[in-house]
Formats: sequence, C-alpha cells, structure tokens
Amino acid sequence: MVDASAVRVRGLWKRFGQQVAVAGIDLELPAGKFIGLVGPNGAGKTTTLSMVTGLLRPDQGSVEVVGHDVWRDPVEVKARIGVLPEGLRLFERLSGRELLAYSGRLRGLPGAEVDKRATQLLDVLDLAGAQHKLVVDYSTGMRKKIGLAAALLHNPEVLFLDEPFEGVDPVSAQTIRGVLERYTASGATVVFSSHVMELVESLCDWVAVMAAGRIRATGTLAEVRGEAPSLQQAFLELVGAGGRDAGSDLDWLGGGAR
Ligand SMILES: Nc1ncnc2c1ncn2[C@@H]1O[C@H](COP(=O)(O)OP(=O)(O)OP(=O)(O)O)[C@@H](O)[C@H]1O
Repeated sequence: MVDASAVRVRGLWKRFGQQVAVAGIDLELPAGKFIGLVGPNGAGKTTTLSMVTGLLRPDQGSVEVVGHDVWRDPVEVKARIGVLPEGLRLFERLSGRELLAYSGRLRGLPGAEVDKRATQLLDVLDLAGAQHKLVVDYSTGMRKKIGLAAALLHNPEVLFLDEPFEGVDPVSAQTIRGVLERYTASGATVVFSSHVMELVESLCDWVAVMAAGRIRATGTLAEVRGEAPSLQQAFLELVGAGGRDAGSDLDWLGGGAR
C-alpha cells in the first residue's frame, strides 16, 4: 500500500536537563513535497530532525518514515533516507570522490554504479575540478555540496537537510536548488530546516512552523501564509514577534555617547 505520508510523528518529546527542546509534537509530512521546517533559533528544528532520522533517541513518542518505525526498524528506514546533518561531520582525510565511493559502497551499490553516479553528481554540483582534493581542504559551500552528493547517491525516497544553504554562495545555492527541484519533481520528498523565510517561500510547497519546541502551523505555503503579505510576516505573527520593537532598549547604541 502506498502511504501518503513521508513522515509521521506522534507525541515526540526531548529534554536536555531542564530544557525542553521538543514538547510532544505531532507532525505528518506529505510524500512528494518540498517541505520546509521553519522556526527561530532554538525552536527545536535540529533536535526534531535528529530524532526523525534516527540520530537522537526521543524521550517519548514515535516516528515513522515511509511507513517504517525509525527506532524499531532502523535498517529499513536508513536505506530509504538521505541526511545532510547539522555540523556535517565528514571523513576529512578522504577526497571528495573517495567520500562518494565510500558512501556508495556502504549503501551496497555496485562499484560501477557508484562510479557513474559519483561522476554525474560531482559534475552537476560543480565539484569535478575538486574531486581529488581532500575534504578537509573544502570550503563551507563545497562541504555542503559533497555532503548533499553523499546523501543523494543511493537515490533515497526522503532527503533530510539541516540548513542546507547556510554558508553557501548564491551560485552554489542555485545549483543545490536545481538538483533538489529535479529530485522532488521525480516524486521524492525533501524536508529541510531553515530560518530564511524568502528561501522557504520560494522553494517549498509545504511548511511546518516550529517555535519553543512546539508545532505552531502546518500546511501548504498559502495555508500557512493566510492573509499575511509574506511568509516572513506570517511567521513573525505565529512565533509572537510581530510587534517587537527591536533595539528600543539599546538607547546607548550609535549616537554620540561612548
Ligand atoms: N545537546 C544538547 N544539550 C543541551 N541542550 C540542547 C542540546 N541540543 C539542543 N539543545 C537545546 O534545545 C533547544 C532546541 O535546540 P535546536 O538546536 O533543536 O534548535 P533549532 O531550531 O535547530 O535552532 P537553530 O535554528 O538556532 O539551529 C535549544 O534551547 C537548545 O539550547
């Protein structure tokens, strides 16, 4: 049976000591969409994505990805997902091509197929010229791109990206965007976290807004935006920052007094 949900989260909690990072969220993410998980700093986006992708064990609750329980059935889930995690720890002493070869073989792909896909991905992501350079010598944007290539190599059903555009120049961002658009056009699902509203507005067809460990709104872009003129405005209202007068207490900042 085809499940229309790529991700199904029920009653998910995570605390770090006294700090509640994720406060019992329920979330259903539709398959085949370009989905943005948005929220202010500290909202719980990374913690949620880490639990959804099997990198962090929840205190309570369940997560299913393409119909499989992430914690009871981790091998099934991990075969079907690609992840670009926060912090992006990579094997620094491998070259970009070696990293892809290693990821592909780890995923059980035949060597010739890994080679073919790696060549195509390196080419499309404009990394062909740097393929023999060690990853430790890559720039931030190049690291994101090689991490994305490694996450895509086995053609996952769902791709999770934590802040994929952070530290990426506009040209590389456009390249990444093109690859992701092509990937979702084929029916795959992308879930990515961001606090850049313009980006989410221009890329996503579906949005979940998170603040203080809770889900504040979910739905299509139009549903979440509602009457607001932009997603940014709707977001500010949803997270309760719409009327905040930024900087009104900083009367010493600027001006003559030092
Ligand atoms: N390992 C940890 N130990 C202690 N507290 C943590 C840990 N990880 C996250 N937190 C706390 O949990 C809350 C949610 O953090 P999280 O990183 O999930 O937010 P985020 O929405 O991804 O934020 P940002 O957009 O700034 O990356 C924050 O208050 C954070 O300080």
